[in-house]
Amino acid sequence: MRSKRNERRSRIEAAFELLRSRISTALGAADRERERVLAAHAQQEHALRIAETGLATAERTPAAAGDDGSAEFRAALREARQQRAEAFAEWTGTGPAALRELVAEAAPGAAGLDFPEWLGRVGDADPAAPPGLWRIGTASVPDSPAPEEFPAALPLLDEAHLRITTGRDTEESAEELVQNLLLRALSHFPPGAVRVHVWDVTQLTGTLPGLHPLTGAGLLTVHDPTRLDEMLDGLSDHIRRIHTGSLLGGHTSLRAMAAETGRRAEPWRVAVLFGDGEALREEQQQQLQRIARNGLACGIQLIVVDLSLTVNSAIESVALPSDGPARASTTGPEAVVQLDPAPERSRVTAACSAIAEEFQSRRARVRSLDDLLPEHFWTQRSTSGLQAPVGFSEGEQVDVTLGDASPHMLIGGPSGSGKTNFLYGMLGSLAARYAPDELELYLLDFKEGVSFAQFTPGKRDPSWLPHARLVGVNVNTDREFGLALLRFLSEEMRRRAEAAKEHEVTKLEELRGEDPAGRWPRIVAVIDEFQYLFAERDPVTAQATTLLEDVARRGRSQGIHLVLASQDVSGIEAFWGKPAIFEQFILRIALPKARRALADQNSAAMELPRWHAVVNHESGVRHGNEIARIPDATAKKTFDRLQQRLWERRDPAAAPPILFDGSLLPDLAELADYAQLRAPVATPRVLLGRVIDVHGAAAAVRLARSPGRNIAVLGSGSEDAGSVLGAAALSLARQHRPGGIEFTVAGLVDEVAEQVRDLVQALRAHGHDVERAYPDSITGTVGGIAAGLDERTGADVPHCLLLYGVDAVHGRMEDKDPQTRLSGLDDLRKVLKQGPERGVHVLGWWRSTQRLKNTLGMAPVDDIGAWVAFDVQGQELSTFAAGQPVSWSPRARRGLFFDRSVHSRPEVVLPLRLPAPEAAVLPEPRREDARPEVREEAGE
Ligand SMILES: Nc1ncnc2c1ncn2[C@@H]1O[C@H](COP(=O)(O)OP(=O)(O)OP(=O)(O)O)[C@@H](O)[C@H]1O
Repeated sequence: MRSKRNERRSRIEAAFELLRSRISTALGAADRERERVLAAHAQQEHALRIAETGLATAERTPAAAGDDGSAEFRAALREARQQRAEAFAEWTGTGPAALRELVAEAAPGAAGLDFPEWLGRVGDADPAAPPGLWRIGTASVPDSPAPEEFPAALPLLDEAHLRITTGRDTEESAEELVQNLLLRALSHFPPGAVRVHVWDVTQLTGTLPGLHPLTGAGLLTVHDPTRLDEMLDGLSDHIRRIHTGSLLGGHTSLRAMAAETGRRAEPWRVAVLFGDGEALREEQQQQLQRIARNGLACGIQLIVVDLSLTVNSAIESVALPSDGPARASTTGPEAVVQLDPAPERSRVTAACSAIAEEFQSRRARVRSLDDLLPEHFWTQRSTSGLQAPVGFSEGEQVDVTLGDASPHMLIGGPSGSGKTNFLYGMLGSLAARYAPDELELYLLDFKEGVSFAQFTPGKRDPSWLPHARLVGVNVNTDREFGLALLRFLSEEMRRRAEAAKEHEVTKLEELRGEDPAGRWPRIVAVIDEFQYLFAERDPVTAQATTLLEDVARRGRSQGIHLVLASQDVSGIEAFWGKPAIFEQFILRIALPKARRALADQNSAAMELPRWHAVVNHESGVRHGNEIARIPDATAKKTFDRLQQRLWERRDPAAAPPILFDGSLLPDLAELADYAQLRAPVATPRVLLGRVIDVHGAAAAVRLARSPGRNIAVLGSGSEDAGSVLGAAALSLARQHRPGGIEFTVAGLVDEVAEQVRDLVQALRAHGHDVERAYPDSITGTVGGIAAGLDERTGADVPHCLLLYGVDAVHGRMEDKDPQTRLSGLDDLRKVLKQGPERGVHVLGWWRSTQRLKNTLGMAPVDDIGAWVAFDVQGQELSTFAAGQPVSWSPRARRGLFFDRSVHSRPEVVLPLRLPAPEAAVLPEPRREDARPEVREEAGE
């Protein structure tokens, strides 16, 4: 029993013991925990102090961070060091070195190197690729484990504005910082690329004194402290002008545009405003904010000192407090910045003088065409428009822009004022910048003379302008050529619009984006003395007006730009009456004394000195005027040299431009349509002349075996008639193998003897049988052919009857055969009527319409399916043109051509020069040269 009790007791005691020991353990732990917490707290307090003081300071002067000699302080310091080491581990290893490398790369030359390395030298860096950073000094992070120095730099020009704030005694540092940055920018680029405006609320002069040598050259403008408005207005004007004139279509900033085009179109304008910490007037502040918002895209850079500037656009800042080190937004609050010291004043002045002198000497130099040319040719893309300098203002290039905002150009200037010269300079400047795949030129000059012939290959100079696709000279009497060009442009617009539609876009610019592999050059069509187009009250003028309106209105979006020039006020006035057209000509060029090329109230052209022009991208209103000195581009050899360089760069497979010279007759042998004829063919094409179009196409008739396929030439002159009949016969000869066609050639008037002899010789040289007929044998010959018609099966060899001067034998042919009671004329009528479907065709010359009617007698005029008429008035021809009225005043060496099977209206043709008989046989076209589909006759 007792033992049982003892056992319980010892169990209880043990339990109590356990309990006590547990309690004591627990209590001890709590004590220790309390102590630990107290120690940790002390360490945290220390850590907080150390953090507040800065680790670097705490290390240097521990007392300042509350060092009480305790273990806790030491631990806190240790932990802070460790954390710092961890935090900076990556930075310490690579940070400063990487930054040095970055700045070296992003701030090359004067943007980043030390002053002695560049100060005093004039810059030559390309403004199209400005530096990303500009150095201001040296930075370090004092709190880093082993503080190392690295360059401090800021993004500026185009990238960000700069705000500097000063303390009580740091204004001077601010001015040095500004001066250093300006020196870097001014010295980096060629003089003129950076313009500086300074406004200082506290003083009129004396700010940035080292830069003052720039003032005389206009590179530095110091604004009156009381006239901030003027400076702000000036900057706002620049922004507006750059938006309307310089920024091409899709581009929203000069920087982006320069990146695409390879050329900076405008200088940077750096506006430095020194304030005094006081707020500006409300309107001024708002205008400043607006400039800050929109300026960077237009090359306008603000540097404000002690002024507030709060906008969403990029702003960097540098703080220069009086009681501590400088800090910059780019390097952050942890880094302190040691600003670069200013170079010696004398060196600053000398450097600025050098820049100013170089700028002035460049500006004063008489500029040549070469000064308009870029360093590298053919680097610009025409996606959003065309832009090229045409002259100089104060040494700066003045550009013209053909794009969405200013699609077409009107040039006015009296004779001798330099219009042709202006066009040469502009075309040269464009052609040097844009490759022929980016720009095509169509050039038409209504003036007498050969001004654009330079662009085509000549006897002495085989070079040509690779961009030129078509050149028309001496076209003053061939207004139809103007129509042909406009029609071609209109057709091209339609083609482009359709291609755009297929890609589900509407504009050329978008089409080029959707179809990057396609060839979609911009087209510039120049028409010099365009008023000729509207010279008469006739259908040509009416059509020209309609077409011009169409091209002017829709060309904008399809990359087709018109450049119209006129010396004649009336030409331009004719235009004023057509506002729908005129309004599209937003870009105006006025040469000295040009009247009405600008807006009514704008008389700037009247005061222009010689060889200058007003360039105006705002429909000629006064505030859009830019006055440019135009270099001489027509002096001997000037353009030749440029053309030679461009020509050498051309694609070897490129063809020269088509030349239409109204003073010359084209050669049959040089006509592409003739060279491409081949034998045998089912239905031959008979070439009669050349139509007035932009392809240099032949006027041709298909000689099918069907009724009416006879051809008449009408007119009094044998030369033109002989040309048409000869070209017809030679083209038939080329389309038949020897023996595949029979010719009968009848010279019925004396004056054609030579032509007939040459033709017969040429036809025989082709290997064809030629029978000849004479005035005394013609009746028999025609009678024989008429009689033979009945036997023809339709599969026989075709027979071509060439009659030179049918009417001369009219009398003889009227004689009737006593037996048959039929005359030679009756036989001829039968041949005309029944021949064609049996392969017998008459190609004849009559000396007037009446004489042709006499031959036909009661036979229908339909038997003459096609005709060419020279020196015949329009009204006489309407019978042969399906009865419709024909408006035509005959002119020398031009015929009117009508083929009733394809034409709705007659068209103008030029007779051709025939080859000498020994040269009449051309080689067969190579298969690959032949066009797959023979062009249809040019008809309407
Ligand atoms: N910017 C210039 N600098 C020097 N000479 C020039 C300049 N522009 C034109 N000239 C010269 O002036 C003359 C007339 O120029 P241009 O032929 O261009 O005038 P235009 O207005 O086309 O005259 P027109 O209509 O009578 O042909 C030419 O001999 C030309 O070399």
